[in-house]
Amino acid sequence: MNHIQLDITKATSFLNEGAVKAYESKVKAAQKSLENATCPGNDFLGWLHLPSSITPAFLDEVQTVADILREKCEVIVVAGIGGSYLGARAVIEALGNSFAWLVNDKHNPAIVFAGNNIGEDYLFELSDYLKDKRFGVINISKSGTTTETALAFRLLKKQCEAQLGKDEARQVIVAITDAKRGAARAAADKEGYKTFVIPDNVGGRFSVLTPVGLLPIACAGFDIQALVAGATDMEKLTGPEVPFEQNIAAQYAAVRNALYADKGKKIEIMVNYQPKLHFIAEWWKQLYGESEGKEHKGIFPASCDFTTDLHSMGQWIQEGERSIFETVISVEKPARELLFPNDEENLDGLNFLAGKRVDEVNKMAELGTLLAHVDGGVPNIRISVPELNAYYIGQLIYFFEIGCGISGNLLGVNPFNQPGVETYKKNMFALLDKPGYEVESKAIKERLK
Ligand SMILES: O=P(O)(O)OC[C@H]1O[C@](O)(CO)[C@@H](O)[C@@H]1O
Repeated sequence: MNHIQLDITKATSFLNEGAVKAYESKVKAAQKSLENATCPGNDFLGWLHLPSSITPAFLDEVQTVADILREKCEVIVVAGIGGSYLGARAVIEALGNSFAWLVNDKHNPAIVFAGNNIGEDYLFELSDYLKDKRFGVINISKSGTTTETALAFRLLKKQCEAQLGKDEARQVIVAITDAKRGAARAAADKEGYKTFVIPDNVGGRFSVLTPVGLLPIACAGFDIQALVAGATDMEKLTGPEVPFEQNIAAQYAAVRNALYADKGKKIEIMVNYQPKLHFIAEWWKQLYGESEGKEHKGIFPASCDFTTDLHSMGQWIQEGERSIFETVISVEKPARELLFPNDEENLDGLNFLAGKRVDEVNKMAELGTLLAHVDGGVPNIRISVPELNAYYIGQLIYFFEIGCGISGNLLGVNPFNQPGVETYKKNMFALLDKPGYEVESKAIKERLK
């Protein structure tokens, strides 16, 4: 089977000899603790063998619901935040036309996102856009209580009911949430919405291969079977029985931990050369940031879109503090072909590029940047993806998930909780006088006097 490749040679050159190999036994132990569910956070390991456990019947069920929404709606609003948002958006943008919302091909509904911010203008403008549209809503929240999502959903539900009537609205609202708990579950049961369950043992940031990601991706018209097939193949390619040297997820986890622990490389910049991959990096940032950033430890996950950001962040990367390394996602073959034309006048002096594919220029920019940044002291990890299709994106997703599970264990944290994100919520609820927060409200207001 053809698969994504990992090249760490431009990172190991910054490490002492044998530094990656030195992680072999620790990586094996980490993998064993994941397999045997003896690691910290072992009640959140449902993602580990999720791809291979997805049945064709389940994918059919998701596809059937997607087809109903696709038929009834010209716009589908996906409401969710964090892990209940980023995976779907990452895959949809990676696979879609960069101008999908302008092209409006009439075959596929426009997919728009909400519930991932509290911008009043954003929500007003969304509501305004939806005024004359046949729209449906996929409300995604594992806890069912996340403020950003709940707030957006209340607005969307009311608008949908006002435009369609309660009965019709019920046909185009789907909830993806916990089996029993939370306000989203209560509302879905009361209103009779179609629902999908987010398994208890799959945390939000590992949930893209549950209906959380699969339903919006199917609604957008992409092949969820191929996505899951790619993830399933990567599950095999990165299993605990695969030798350390051949296991790309084990190598990735080991090399990033070696760079962090041995060489003080505290920031990993996820780089792409295809704007479509912007949200893959956003998804990856949550995956690694929420998993590893705790106990005052963890690599800070950052991202750049190249060549765009070479003209803004390039200076810092080339010559700023040497605390960074780069992980580049390189797509071998673009889906489309565009040749650079000859121009008789050659006023722009670009005839030396005539007849070349645009991608050839991009690849030389990539190679030139790799050499420049390595010369400048930036270790480089390269992930090469044969093509941007659902199958390879599925591989990439599982590669990063298992890499994260291993890496968090190597770091010595529980990669599957996120206690730190509660602090801002508590303050916000106290400031908003949420019932049940009376003591916190009093205390925070005292502080602000
Ligand atoms: O699906 P939920 O429960 O709305 O949570 C959304 C996101 O919020 C967080 O819980 C952080 O607050 C993330 O871990 C999660 O992905």
